[in-house]
Amino acid sequence: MKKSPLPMVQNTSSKDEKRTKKETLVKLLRWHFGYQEFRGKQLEAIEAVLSGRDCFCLMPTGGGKSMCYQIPALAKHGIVLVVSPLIALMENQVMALKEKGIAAEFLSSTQTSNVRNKIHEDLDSGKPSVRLLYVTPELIATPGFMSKLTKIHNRGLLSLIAIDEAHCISSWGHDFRPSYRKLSSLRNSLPDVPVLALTATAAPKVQKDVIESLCLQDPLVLKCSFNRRNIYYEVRYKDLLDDVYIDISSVLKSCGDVCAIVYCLERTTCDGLSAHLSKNGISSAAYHAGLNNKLRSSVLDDWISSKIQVVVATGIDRKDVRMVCHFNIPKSMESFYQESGRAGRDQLPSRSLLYYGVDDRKKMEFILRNAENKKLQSSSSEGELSKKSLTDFNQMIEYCESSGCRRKKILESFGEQVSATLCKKVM
Ligand SMILES: Nc1ncnc2c1ncn2[C@@H]1O[C@H](COP(=O)(O)OP(=O)(O)OP(=O)(O)O)[C@@H](O)[C@H]1O
Repeated sequence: MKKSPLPMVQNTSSKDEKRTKKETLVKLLRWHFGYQEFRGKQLEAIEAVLSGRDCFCLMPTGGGKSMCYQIPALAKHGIVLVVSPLIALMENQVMALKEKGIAAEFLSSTQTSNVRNKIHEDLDSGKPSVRLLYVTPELIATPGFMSKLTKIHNRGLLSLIAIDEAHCISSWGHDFRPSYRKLSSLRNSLPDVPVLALTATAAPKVQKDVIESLCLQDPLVLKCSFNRRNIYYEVRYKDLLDDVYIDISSVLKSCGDVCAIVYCLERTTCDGLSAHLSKNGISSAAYHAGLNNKLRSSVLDDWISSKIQVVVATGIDRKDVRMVCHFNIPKSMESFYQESGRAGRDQLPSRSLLYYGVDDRKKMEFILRNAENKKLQSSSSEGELSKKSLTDFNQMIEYCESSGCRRKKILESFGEQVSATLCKKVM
């Protein structure tokens, strides 16, 4: 259903006008998305970019980062360009926006040339109808697309550049993507378009690196608490269990017919564990890069449509995941936080369960040391990075081995001050 447009926001400064501006933004939120109020720092981020200021926004997984650029796209004339690292993420968001009657498109190599041509025609038309355009960092790096963006900008039609998953730009981030480094060209070619960088990665080094790499100018830095209140964190010790397979099966059964992800270090473990769960009457499937495309997408479809309860995976996402289980220890708190954070993105009570065992610990140490030795031979900066990997892993071991509140451990590892009252059980 197409909705009629609501009033656009003007650049203003007096108090009354500021109130009106806030009211207009809340109206847009209610009208298009059906939510009553902005969450956390959403409004501050939106107001900053609408006033033309750069903004660096750190919000936990499921915090509502996308709203920070979706509302500006509805509040101002022109196009919001969203840079996103994964085609699947872009597809999902564009589909959800289109269902709400919001003109959004993505450009990727997976589209037919017919679809791509139509989007390009719209962009070249001088009066584009698209409000949110999602692209990959690789596309930004092509000279043809950059000159297209410059033309759009010269017509006064580029209102904001949003860099989603901005930690991908930083070699200190857990998910580094070299093509993200090239995004600095955006600031050079389009110096006066505000840039909004968004991430759920809280490490201070990443923050500094992102701000410098994107050449953000006097950005408003917004940082929300990384506490995921609705997730209960637990560690079980593999070496103290009679049979870890029986344990994980009974945990999953006791949760009822809910949606869950189990992360494993290796594909073979995914396959073996999934077979074991299925044998125990839990509908599950393995999902990893070793499967052919057809099988992968049919597993994903079955899981999204709840035909399968559990995916045993190396990387996957859905909003109503009730339980994330790590069958092997992750390599860092950062990875653990990101993956366990896939639970409860709908804010409902959820659970993170990590199985920790000395053999897994040794295996991961071996992998990281091997990587360190290789990188030490190549260059000194890479050597520094791999030393960081071992330090990060030690933090993860501490999380598993220490007693006390796990939530507190997670937040403190991101430099957050935590009061003792925070440590409450949710399930
Ligand atoms: N103000 C709000 N009120 C209620 N729900 C909201 C609000 N803003 C966003 N949401 C909802 O919260 C959920 C998470 O939002 P979103 O996907 O943008 O999170 P995110 O920060 O990008 O998370 P992730 O890092 O995990 O991708 C979505 O279902 C979104 O519609």
